Amino acid sequence: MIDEAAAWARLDALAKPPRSLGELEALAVRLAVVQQRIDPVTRPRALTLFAGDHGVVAQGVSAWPSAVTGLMMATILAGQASSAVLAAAHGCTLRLVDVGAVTPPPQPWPDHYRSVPVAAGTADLSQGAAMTAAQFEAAWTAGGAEAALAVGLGNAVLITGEMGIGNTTPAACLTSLLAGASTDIAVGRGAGADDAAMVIKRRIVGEAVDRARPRLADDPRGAISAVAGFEIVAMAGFFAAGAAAGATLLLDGYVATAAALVAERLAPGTARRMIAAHRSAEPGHGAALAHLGLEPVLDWQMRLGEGTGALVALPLLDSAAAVIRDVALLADVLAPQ
Ligand SMILES: Cc1cc2ncn([C@H]3O[C@H](COP(=O)(O)O)[C@@H](O)[C@H]3O)c2cc1C
Ligand SMILES: O=C(O)c1cccnc1
Repeated sequence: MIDEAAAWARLDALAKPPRSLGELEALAVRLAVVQQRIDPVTRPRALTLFAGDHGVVAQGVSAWPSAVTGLMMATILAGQASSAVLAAAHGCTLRLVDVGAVTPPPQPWPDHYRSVPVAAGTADLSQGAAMTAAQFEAAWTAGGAEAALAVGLGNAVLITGEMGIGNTTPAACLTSLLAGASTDIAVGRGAGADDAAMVIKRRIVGEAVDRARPRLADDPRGAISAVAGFEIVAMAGFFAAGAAAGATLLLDGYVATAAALVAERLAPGTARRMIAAHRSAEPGHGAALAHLGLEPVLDWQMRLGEGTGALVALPLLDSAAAVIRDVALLADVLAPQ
């Protein structure tokens, strides 16, 4: 078994002054422990993006209309979204899966697109449950199938990201419900909500979580379904299946971490296979990561989603893996035979 002590012993035996690579060594330890190997691998790697819309956008919680979800999906498929250019820059494949966009991109669809819509957006979570039990299962299953596909293709590192206007509202609900963050901490500006939208968003999140919380102990799926989104549940299913299949999960920002909270709640132990790439500028992200026992690699004030924070951290993962795997032993350098 590779525990932290074993990984540190290996790093301290390499041809360098002990701990001279600073935080890179801590990342190498995490990678070795997650993968249970002293020679961790970070290739091949895959990004699976899930897209969905949110009925609660009608209440004015986002600075953007739901139609932007579909427009960005088309931009992702054209290779011109932040996620797509960063994935290409770092040798990461990309797939986009529609689990419930209101206006999906027009056909013909490329091979790296999959259309499995659960519904044309969730119901408005401020008025009732965001989704039914059957819809929850459909989204969870779609996510799990994608993780199985990515693992089946031999990917060592899995990233999942999202596109869904309004989705920082369900993410805030889940962070409050599952990580115990107060509404004030959990609600941030997302993609640029102004002060008026923030007032609405805080009220809606507070009320929705108050309604869901009493159900959490006896009916966690029901409580989660009340306040989640299709792309978030799909990401949760992706994490659970990816972890069960032994993949390394590189965790993106606030919305992805809300999905990680769902996965850990329903499939305990999933977070043990996760490496948190960054802490988002969304104020609740730190609380969500702490609840999962994860330390972020970067704190760069990113707040985009689409898997971008994870993609930016990928070269650091490559660096950490290369060091612990390939650097010579100091003993061999000092006493060549
Ligand atoms: C052009 C554009 C591209 C994006 N890519 C990711 N998001 C991110 O912002 C949205 C969540 O923020 P909120 O809850 O405030 O709507 C999601 O679509 C998320 O993926 C984007 C947002 C926009 C506007
Ligand atoms: O951190 C995130 O995942 C995030 C932040 C703002 C908007 N969308 C996503």
